[in-house]
Amino acid sequence: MAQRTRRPLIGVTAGTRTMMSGAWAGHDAVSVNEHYVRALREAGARPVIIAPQDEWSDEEIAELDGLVLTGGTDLDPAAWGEDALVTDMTPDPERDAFETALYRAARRSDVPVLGICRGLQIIVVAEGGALHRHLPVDLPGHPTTGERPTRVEAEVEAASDLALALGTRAEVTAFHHQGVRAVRGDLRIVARHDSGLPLAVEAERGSSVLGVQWHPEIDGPSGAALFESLLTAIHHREVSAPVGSLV
Ligand SMILES: NCCCC(=O)O
Repeated sequence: MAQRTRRPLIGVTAGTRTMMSGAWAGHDAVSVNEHYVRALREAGARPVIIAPQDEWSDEEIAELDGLVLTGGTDLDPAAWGEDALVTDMTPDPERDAFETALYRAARRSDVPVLGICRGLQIIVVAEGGALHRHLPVDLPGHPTTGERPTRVEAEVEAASDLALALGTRAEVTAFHHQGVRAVRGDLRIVARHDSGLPLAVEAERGSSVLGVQWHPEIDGPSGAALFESLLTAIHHREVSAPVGSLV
């Protein structure tokens, strides 16, 4: 079999941030935390940033080898039929719609997906699930409040791809106050916190989908293992695809 001559091309979703100072104060910037880019590069991938203001066709998304849905602002609760709360971070409906569409297109083309924090939540809601809007009220035993990064223990399902990368127990860095309440579609919960909150999901069928409620891009070796597992999923997809079926 021919060896790959280029790094896998991985789409990385960006958000929009209003610049607060300087000559362009008040203008919006496309924004993505550099940790994602560095983590993917270190895993051997070629990250390409996808801006919410852009439009990618299904054919263009199918050209990606993988997709990372990054962390960021809260999802608008209207997406699962609830009202907004005063505790919500500033919503970004354009980004919600853009990432949901990207995720669905990636699934249609069997492009492996890694969802991180907000990215996990996009996956869950895109599949018809629902979120807790504010964990300090909905699940007071859960330690993350969204105010600062917090170390939490994740209990990982032994029979999961996540356990192959992390083992069955991992300490991870989380930073969220929305959280998974109900999972639908072909997702299954593969990690939880002691509070009962789901911390990771995988897809049961089709291409690789992993969503984690924490931030592997700042979690050192255990985080690097998750980006490497995305590369492994990409490799498996390539070697199992009929010749000529991948773009
Ligand atoms: N919605 C807040 C979660 C934080 C994050 O995704 O980085």
